[in-house]
Parts: sequence; structure tokens; C-alpha cells
Amino acid sequence: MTTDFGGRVDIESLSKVYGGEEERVVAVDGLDLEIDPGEFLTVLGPSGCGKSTLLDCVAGHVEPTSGRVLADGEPVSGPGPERGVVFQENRLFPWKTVRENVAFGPEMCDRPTDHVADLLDRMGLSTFADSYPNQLSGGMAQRAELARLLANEPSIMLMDEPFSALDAMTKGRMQLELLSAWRETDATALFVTHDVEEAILLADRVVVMTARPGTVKTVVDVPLSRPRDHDSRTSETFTELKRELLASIHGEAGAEFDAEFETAVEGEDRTVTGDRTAESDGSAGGTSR
Ligand SMILES: Nc1ncnc2c1ncn2[C@@H]1O[C@H](COP(=O)(O)OP(=O)(O)OP(=O)(O)O)[C@@H](O)[C@H]1O
Repeated sequence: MTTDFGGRVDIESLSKVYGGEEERVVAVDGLDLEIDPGEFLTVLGPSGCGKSTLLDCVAGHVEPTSGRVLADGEPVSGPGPERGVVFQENRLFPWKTVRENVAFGPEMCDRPTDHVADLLDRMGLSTFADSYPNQLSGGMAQRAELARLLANEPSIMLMDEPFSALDAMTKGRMQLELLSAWRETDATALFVTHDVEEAILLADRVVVMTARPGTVKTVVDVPLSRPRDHDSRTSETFTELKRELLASIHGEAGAEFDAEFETAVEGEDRTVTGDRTAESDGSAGGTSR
């Protein structure tokens, strides 16, 4: 699968303020980030720190208050075909079948739809191609969303906690399916998640955001080889990265957030190991797939 665009993303001094004078919320404040073409970047951060706002600004669904986003050097001023989005909740058209949902994007752009059957097959949805979204399980609907994203062959894949509502086993399968599909493209991926393990498993680099107003706290390289599988989670490198990222998020989110992540480190030595965290300087990491 190829794309027509390079997939570079530059986020420059991005700020977003919601509301008026009375209920002013500074969601994102002066955030700088560069994402290389073909890179898989995950974004972690405490609840409400502006992760979705960041992704929405890149998608062109939210207009920055100041600063800008460039996609392949062009300022983003709205949604575009080179950027595809998957949200946490199912946004499939309920009146269309799975096949029609997946084919919709290419059809709207007068592009071929020959790859739709193959995508449905890869996502394990061939036998549900003629089903409607309300006949699908949560995991199937998310697979259909992913197939729909891939059918559009975007050069930039934007994903906002797409697997957060899935059970652990389905989530694990979907993560590997996503990686496998992404590796066959040249696409850049920006993936927002609350899940530290998910952030590591998928990424070339993990961005940790500060508590609101959100900006980049740290950027951590993930030096795990690809292709990755479930065994990648058992490596020493993975465990060290997990401790490092949990410590970074704990430090940011404060005590009220600790409880949420307490279970994630249960049974493990919580000592923070050597600091391999690179302070954000906007430099890009490796992109080997
Ligand atoms: N349309 C909006 N109008 C007003 N405030 C908003 C709007 N969208 C988001 N916010 C506020 O901006 C802040 C950042 O929200 P955002 O959804 O970007 O954070 P998040 O990190 O994605 O949160 P979560 O992890 O809980 O999904 C929050 O305080 C939120 O309430």
C-alpha cells in the first residue's frame, strides 16, 4: 500500500484555549513536536492534559488558538484526505454495511476499492462484510474502523484511544493487527493512549505530556526491534521503559492519579532505573518497521 503524501507532521507552538473569559480552559500550551514520515508516535499523559485536543488539531477538527500544525509543510486548516482518524467510539455509518463503510472513503474520492475485500479479510471481517454496525461486537466494530482508515490509504494515521473500550485479549490482538497493517504502509502514526504498555508496544517514540495545560514533558525512544509481538512485552528493555514512563506520569499527575496506575506496576519493583529519557527537543527517533 502506498500513499501520495510524505507523512511529515510539524507542530509549532500549538496552544488551544476553550471557552470565554469566564470559563477559560487552556488545554494545550505552546506545544512543539516533529513527527518524521513513517514514524509511530504514541502520546501518554494524565487525564484532561490535552491529548485529544492535540490530535484533533492535527486532524483539523479543532482550530488552534495560536501556533500551527503542518502536514508535509502545508498548514492544516481542516480535515484532509491525507489524514485519517480513528476515535475511541464507533463512528461507523449505522445505515451502511461493513463493506460499504470501508469502501465509502475511496468511493467518495473516486479511487479504486479493489483493496477493500483484502482489508476485510485481514481484519477477520469477511464473513461480516454484509452485516450492519449494530450486529458487530465492540472488537469487530473497531476492526472495521481500522479497515476504514486503511482503505483511505492516509499518509498520517491519527488514533485517539481506539482500543480503550476493548477487553484485554481483543486489545492485544488489535494492537498487533494495527502494527502489522501499519508496517505495510509508509504511513506516519500518531496514537493517543492511557495505557503505558500499549504506548511502548506500538511506538518508535513515546511522548509524555504534562498535566493541563498540556505540553511536551519528555520524549522517550523505544529501542525495541520490529516486528513486535506479545513477547516484546517481556523484554528487560520493555520493563525498564514502563517503569520510566510510569514514574514520569506519576510525577506529573500527582497523588490523585497514582491510584489509576497503581495496578499497572503491581508486583513489580517500582524503583526508577537509569534516566534514558531524552528531554523534548523536537528531534525525531528511528522509524524502522
Ligand atoms: N470542546 C471543549 N470545550 C471546552 N473544554 C474542552 C473542550 N474539549 C476539551 N475541553 C477541555 O480541555 C481539556 C483537555 O481535554 P482533552 O480531551 O484534550 O484531554 P485528554 O488528555 O484527551 O483527556 P482524557 O485523557 O481524559 O481523554 C479538558 O479540561 C477538557 O475538559
